[in-house]
Amino acid sequence: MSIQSVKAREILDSRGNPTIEVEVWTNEGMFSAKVPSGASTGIHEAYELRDGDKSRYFGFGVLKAVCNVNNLISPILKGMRVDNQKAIDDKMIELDGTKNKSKLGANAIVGVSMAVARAAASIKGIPLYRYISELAGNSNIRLPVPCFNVINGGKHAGNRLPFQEFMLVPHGAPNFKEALRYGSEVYHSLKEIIKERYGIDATNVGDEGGFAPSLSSPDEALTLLVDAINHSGYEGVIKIAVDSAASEFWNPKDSQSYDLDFKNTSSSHSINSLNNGEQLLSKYVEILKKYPIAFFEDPFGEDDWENHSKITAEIGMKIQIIGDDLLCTNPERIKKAIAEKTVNSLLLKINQIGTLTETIEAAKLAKDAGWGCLVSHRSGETDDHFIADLVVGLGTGEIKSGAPCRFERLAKYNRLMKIEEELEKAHRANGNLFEFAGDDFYHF
Ligand SMILES: O=C(O)[C@@H](CO)OP(=O)(O)O
Ligand SMILES: [Mg+2]
Repeated sequence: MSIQSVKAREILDSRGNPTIEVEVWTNEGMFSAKVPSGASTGIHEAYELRDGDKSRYFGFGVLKAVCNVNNLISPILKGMRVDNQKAIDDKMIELDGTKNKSKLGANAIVGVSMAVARAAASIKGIPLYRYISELAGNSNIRLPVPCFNVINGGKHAGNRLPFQEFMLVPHGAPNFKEALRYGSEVYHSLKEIIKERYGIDATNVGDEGGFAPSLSSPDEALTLLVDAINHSGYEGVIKIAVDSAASEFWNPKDSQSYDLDFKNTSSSHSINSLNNGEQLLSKYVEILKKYPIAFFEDPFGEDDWENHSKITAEIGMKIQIIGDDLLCTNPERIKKAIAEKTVNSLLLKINQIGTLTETIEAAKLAKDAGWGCLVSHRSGETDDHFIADLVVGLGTGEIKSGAPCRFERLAKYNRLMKIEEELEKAHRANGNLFEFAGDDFYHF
């Protein structure tokens, strides 16, 4: 089970942008992984290395990162055992030598880290989720509640909606398979309602497969979701979640303002769209009063610790306040947020920190603090479904992977259905326990 060589190549992701595929070669076969890529990336994320050579892919190629895998990482990992995840991840971190993995590229490192885990699981003859649960020392194997992003705004869509994601959270489903069915049914009801109210061309979709109708206010989007949930008969069974991705419309220099009309650059830009932190906080409190909200993600900018703490103190006992750009899956930032009670939940993205070992460390910190932990895809994705196994192995109980459509999103949901089937079979055969997180996905 030792590594013979590691190879990478440039492939395209769901947005048609270059990304990396990594192959780990051993004497027992080849194991691969594909790397996702964000659009609304946090400034504190590990560094995604791009070429800057304008003659190829507008300068966004990843050939430098590919070369780093082939010429720098491969030789130092040669001969190491694939089941020594921590040693391999540490070795790459050491070789990189920077704080944000900018020398080798976090995209190069994370691809290797994921492919190595896949190799180890396969050679041991166990599913990847089981191997990850062993690495994390987690005995609570759980199927997650899926959070389906069915209305896209922010940086992911060409409408004026300031908030980036509006999600359906079918917490009241009895199992994962049913949760997926509920989500898909509401998705189709939503399409009909949007068509009826805004016309057929409003049913085009954004980067994560959610509809991107020409709305400008979060209230319009939330009303559509409530109507679609009720129309499908899932009132009380499906909640709604919002990822504001507020760093995208935060201007820390300009008197800490949040511009809810930030995508409108024309003269019709609304002067009423500017909010200070306090005003935006009252908007969230109003939304929580009016709609069945499960969580707010990134309600404020990535370095606005103060307003995050305020919203957590005010409504964090009722719902999850999730830090994505704020925390960047970075153990140092997570520790600070735990100490200062800045948020009460973590968004977990493996490419945001760059290795599986550090991702597991981040998830453990969240768990020990009694936080929620939502495992997440990126807006630029591939058909790799690594995160499906990750969420089951860590047992965090919640995942977001976009809308229940478009294959790069469904790859994860379909893989979760397979895992559920496999676990049910094992349960019938030998009583092995597992559960669907369901209503317990996060309780305060
Ligand atoms: O903000 C987010 O949570 C993600 C994924 O939905 O978006 P991106 O990958 O563009 O950062
Ligand atoms: Mg986010």
